[in-house]
Amino acid sequence: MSQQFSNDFWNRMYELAREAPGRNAEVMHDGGRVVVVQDLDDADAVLRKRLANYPKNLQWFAQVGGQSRLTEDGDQWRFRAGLSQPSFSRYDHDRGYAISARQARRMAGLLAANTKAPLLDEDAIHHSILSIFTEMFLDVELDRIPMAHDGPSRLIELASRYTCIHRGQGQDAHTKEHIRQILESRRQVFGGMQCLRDAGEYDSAMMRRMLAAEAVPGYDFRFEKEMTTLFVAGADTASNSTGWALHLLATYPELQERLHAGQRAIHASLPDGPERCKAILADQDLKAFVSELLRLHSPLPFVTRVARADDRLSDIDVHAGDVVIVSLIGVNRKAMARPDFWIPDIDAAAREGVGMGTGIHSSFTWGARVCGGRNFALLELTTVLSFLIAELRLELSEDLPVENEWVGQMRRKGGHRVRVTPRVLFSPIFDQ
Ligand code: HEM
Repeated sequence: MSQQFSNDFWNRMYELAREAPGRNAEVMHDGGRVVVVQDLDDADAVLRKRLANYPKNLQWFAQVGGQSRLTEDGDQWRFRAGLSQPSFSRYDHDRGYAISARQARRMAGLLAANTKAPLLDEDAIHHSILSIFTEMFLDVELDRIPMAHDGPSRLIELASRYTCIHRGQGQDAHTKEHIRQILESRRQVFGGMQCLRDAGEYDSAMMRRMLAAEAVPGYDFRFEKEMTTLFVAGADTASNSTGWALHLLATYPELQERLHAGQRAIHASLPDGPERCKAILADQDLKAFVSELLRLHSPLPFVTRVARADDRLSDIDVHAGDVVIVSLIGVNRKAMARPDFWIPDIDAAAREGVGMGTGIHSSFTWGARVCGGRNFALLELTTVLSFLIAELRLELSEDLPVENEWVGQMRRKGGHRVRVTPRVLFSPIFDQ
């Protein structure tokens, strides 16, 4: 039976980034060759300069989770990207802040509701972050869509078993139970989304473009498939990043206090609105923290491609058909000169800036397939973290080693052992 890309495989990717960051490697998996790219210039070749030789490697994943702009290449990709990218690129910045701030306040209230709970309530984080996405891009409140908010995440988790499989392999990776779960999950998610077809009730520019696209011959476009992937790309990423951020803050109390002092000063001195938003986004400590967060705990730390033809990278030959994994944590060249690569250091990150080889740059990839929501993600994540840092105190409930789990994104296995309490001195959130 084909061996799936399991957590053991992903743990090996982390080990490579620890043992020899910046250096490429070759691993065998299930009889196939996998080239792991950690050299920044080689990553640039795969992701940008020689993009045509390195298409996505997600056809099995697409069969389960659905074809979308994340899985397709060439004309099929361009067609799909044209439906959502106008909304992701040209959004109202002030509205994006206002929606993110409102949901952040709600999230802070929910997280602090049970001060004894030993596990971070990631469900509450996900609900609030997906609410930002649906309000911002679909003009609809999440709870009006008759579907479990984590339904799309579960479907993608079922598909994630097929993330990197070599072409022509994986046919025997299905089990009857797995297929049953996939079909049931698709039924629930795609069924729940049907309401969005009702243009009288749910009207947004992105939905209008998608519904019209279903009639265009040659693309086999179905909005439910695209939207499922976009829900996960646009919300689970920011939601997982928020969870990892709270874990980092709980793990490094001095860092937490420094960031809290800065955010508290901003929130106390400026009324909520565009001025406060400007101050939050300009805050160098918070910006450096976001960069460190994404460098150490990117929700998508490895992206997968397949080589079309033989190629030569700096120190390794690539053969046609090889799976090529770009390790976005292994390419962060700038931090490699530090005494300890694995500890967040916001002063060092501020000195290193935001260019190639830093966490805030590489975790979204670059080139034509750069994250379509990068600018919005940074606005949203920075705003949400600002409110949570100003309002909450985070402590580790248990100091356990971190184990990662691949569910189409990287999340903390067993959840974050973080206890949340409201800060007593400053709590306007709960008055609003
Ligand atoms: C912390 C938050 C986020 C991170 C770290 C992140 C990271 C990434 C990465 C690494 C990719 C490339 C995947 C690959 O090439 O295989 C990607 C693609 C994408 N992301 Fe994000 N993302 C985030 C948030 C968002 C948000 C908020 C949106 C939408 C509002 C979004 C929309 C997309 C889209 C549409 C693509 C596909 C781009 C294409 O190939 O056409 N992402 N993201």
